[in-house]
Amino acid sequence: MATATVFTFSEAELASLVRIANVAGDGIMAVYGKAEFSVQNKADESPVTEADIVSHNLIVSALGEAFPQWPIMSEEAADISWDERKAWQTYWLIDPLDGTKEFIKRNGEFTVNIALIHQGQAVVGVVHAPVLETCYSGIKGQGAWREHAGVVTVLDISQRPLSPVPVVVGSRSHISPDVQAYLAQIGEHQMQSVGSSLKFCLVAEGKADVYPRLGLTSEWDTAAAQAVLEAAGGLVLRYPEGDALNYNSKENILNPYFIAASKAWFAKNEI
Ligand SMILES: Nc1ncnc2c1ncn2[C@@H]1O[C@H](COP(=O)(O)O)[C@@H](OP(=O)(O)O)[C@H]1O
Ligand SMILES: [Mg+2]
Repeated sequence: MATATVFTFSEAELASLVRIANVAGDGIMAVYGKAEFSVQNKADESPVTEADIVSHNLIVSALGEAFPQWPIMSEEAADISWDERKAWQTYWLIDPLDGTKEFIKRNGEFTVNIALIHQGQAVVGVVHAPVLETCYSGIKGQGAWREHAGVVTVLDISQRPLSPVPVVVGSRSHISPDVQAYLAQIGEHQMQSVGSSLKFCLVAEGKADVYPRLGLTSEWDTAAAQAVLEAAGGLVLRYPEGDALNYNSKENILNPYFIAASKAWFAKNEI
């Protein structure tokens, strides 16, 4: 078992990460703007477009220059043996284009996700939505920010009360029967369907109270946005266990079910 060490990441380093996410976003937008782009199905039947690959290549090359000390795992280069990966203390975990189905539908609800994992925790994250011209970023224990049209807002939901009628965010493309059952349990609520990791960011902004993901995701789908939400004062807990969602603790990269929400949500609702 590794000894826990204090991990520091500066705001200047975060600014450099935000720039990398913006460069990847520009690469994605160049493909988005074309009349047609190529779409292929991966082995698991999930789609991948040329924009996923463009974004992956831009991020990997820029991270390798700016932060050569840490290895990288990306959705588009995930074939790394567990023997090698389990020894990683600190590494980049990226989803170059989360919400590929939304990208193909051209509804703008897709994101570039870059997370730094340290000893199994998502400690730094950037989630950039190029069409929305919005970038969320956070360093756990230091703060979270949202940048839109050059205006930076601090995100802090640590004291935020629940909405009078809870606002729930869920996937636009993957709503499971287990989520339906959870919604039936919580009673009156407003449901908003949104693609990609933007759901965590809406909770981090205080625009939603809870994101129950009782369905499949992979570790790269959640890491960056979990870091942003937790840096903003929210929590991401495994369902139904109630402990923190963590990373790199097993060979399989699928996440367990989880609930992402404000602290006020967990104070009022048992997991
Ligand atoms: N059956 C499944 N197994 C693993 N991951 C799944 C899945 N169904 C959806 N996902 C993940 O959910 C992500 C989309 O999230 P949402 O449904 O909230 O928009 C997808 O990311 P990609 O678009 O990067 O492939 C994909 O990784
Ligand atoms: Mg994804």
